[in-house]
Amino acid sequence: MDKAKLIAEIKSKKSFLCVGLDTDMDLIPKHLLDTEDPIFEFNKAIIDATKDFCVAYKPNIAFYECHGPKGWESLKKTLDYIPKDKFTIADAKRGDIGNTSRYYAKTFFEYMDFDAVTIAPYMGEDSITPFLEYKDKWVIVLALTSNKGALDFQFMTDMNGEKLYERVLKKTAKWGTPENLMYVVGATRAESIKTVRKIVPNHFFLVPGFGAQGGSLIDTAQYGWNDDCGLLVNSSRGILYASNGEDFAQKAGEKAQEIQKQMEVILVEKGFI
Ligand SMILES: O=c1ccn([C@@H]2O[C@H](COP(=O)(O)O)[C@@H](O)[C@H]2O)c(=O)[nH]1
Repeated sequence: MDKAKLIAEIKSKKSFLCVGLDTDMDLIPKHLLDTEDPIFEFNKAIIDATKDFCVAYKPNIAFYECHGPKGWESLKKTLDYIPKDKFTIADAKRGDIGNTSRYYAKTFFEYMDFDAVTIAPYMGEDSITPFLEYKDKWVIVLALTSNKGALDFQFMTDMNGEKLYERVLKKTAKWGTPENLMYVVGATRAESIKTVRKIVPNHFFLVPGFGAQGGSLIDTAQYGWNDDCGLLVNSSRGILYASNGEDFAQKAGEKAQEIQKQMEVILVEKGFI
């Protein structure tokens, strides 16, 4: 999906919500465990219940590959089931030497037809560029993550006072464009989103950490907004496990709608719709 289409979808759905499909066999309702493919059955119901309120879906690959070939099959069925007007993100956090990265890109952009894949930038340019060779596909670089461990490396400063995440943003922005490169910026880092937006004014951000991790939607929109909206805000557990009973899909839909309504207010206030 290209950027113009993504922006058009945000306007049409009045939402910049990404639903994270972190489908955990230990958390899904027990009655689904007797079905042939519990992960797919769960995802199907979640997608049906949330598709009117979001613009993107983000399966985290860990929750699928831990089940071996069957997990990959559930993932592929899920991807095929997601409506074609949705932006799809493989949250895989890949990146390796160039010739290996080429095969990761093949996995997520050819074998699986995802729109985007998340990449850890630690191995540098040749680990990222093979993904950028695909037309209308996106790389989403981990810039400033939402977790506690982000403090271990990402805020380290060099002798000029530049933080590592700032260096990552400046350097990687030269390898792609706002048409094929996004950044992961955690909602839990509201005070730093402003700095990130200054360094990369035109790129979209994928923002996890909202909901279960306590990040604020209002702060994210205040500091991360750009003229294209520029935000895909993810919630996984907060939506998926709103209930673990027979009504799980209905409750997930209600939660997604509640978030969409908050986003609609922001989009109207910003004059975007
Ligand atoms: O900095 C990061 C990068 C990725 N994630 C992923 O996003 C979701 C968040 O799930 P919630 O249940 O909404 O907390 C999950 O897949 C993480 O692996 C992140 O949280 N932070």
